[in-house]
Amino acid sequence: MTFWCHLVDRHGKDGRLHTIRDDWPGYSLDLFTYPEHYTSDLDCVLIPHGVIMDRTERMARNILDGLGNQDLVVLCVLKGGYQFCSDLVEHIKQLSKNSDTSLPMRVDFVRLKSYLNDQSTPDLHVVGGADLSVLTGKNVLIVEAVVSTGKTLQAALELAEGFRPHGIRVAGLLVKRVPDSLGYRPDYVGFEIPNRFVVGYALDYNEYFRDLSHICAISESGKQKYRI
Ligand SMILES: O=P(O)(O)OC[C@H]1O[C@H](OP(=O)(O)OP(=O)(O)O)[C@H](O)[C@@H]1O
Ligand code: HPA
Repeated sequence: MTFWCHLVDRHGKDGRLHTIRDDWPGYSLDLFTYPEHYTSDLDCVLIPHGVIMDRTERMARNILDGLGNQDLVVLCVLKGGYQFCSDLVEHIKQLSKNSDTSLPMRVDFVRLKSYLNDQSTPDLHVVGGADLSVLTGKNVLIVEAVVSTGKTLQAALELAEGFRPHGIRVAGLLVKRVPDSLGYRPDYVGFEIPNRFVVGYALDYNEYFRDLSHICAISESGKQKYRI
């Protein structure tokens, strides 16, 4: 089996990093629209929705270029990955429709949960039954919204490997620069971001903020308000 997700590989399959620096203050919230119920829960917009969409389209292009016309099973890591996966799959579909290659693609899901408040916990659950026999012998693209410590990605990789796929690649929209990283770097990375807790575009803080379109940095008062 080919194992494409390298430990401590600084560059993914799509080359250069797309780094948001630690001193980037983000965009003022006033520049964009966002749900009024989150006023004062957010510090700034780190990545506006339109930029996420444009970057996702380019990631789809890079993924397609690396595939040839092999069948693909997309494995979405829920819940945080649902929006990115949906947009990525849509872009892959559109791009393959507009090219000569016809790509048979299936989509499956696994739910992995470990966060409480803004902290990773050792309690990593696979929620629900995960019969992923569809992965056997196939090329698999694991789609994850954010890689922070990398524990969730490691668990997803182990789970997928158990079904003996032909090969695995990983697309991660965000990779966070954290001191406690296991060192996993997806083959396809959207943005490398500072070590701040981000919400929106399906990323949550205790299930809040999934209904926010932009990727934003949560404020301290937002953390306090929704803390469990
Ligand atoms: O790299 P890690 O430190 O493991 O963190 C990344 C994971 O954390 C979040 O999941 P969470 O446990 O919050 O579950 P959710 O996706 O259902 O919100 C996020 O959606 C990633 O899957
Ligand atoms: O910044 C984050 N936001 C949401 N979920 C996460 N899981 C790890 N880091 C994050």
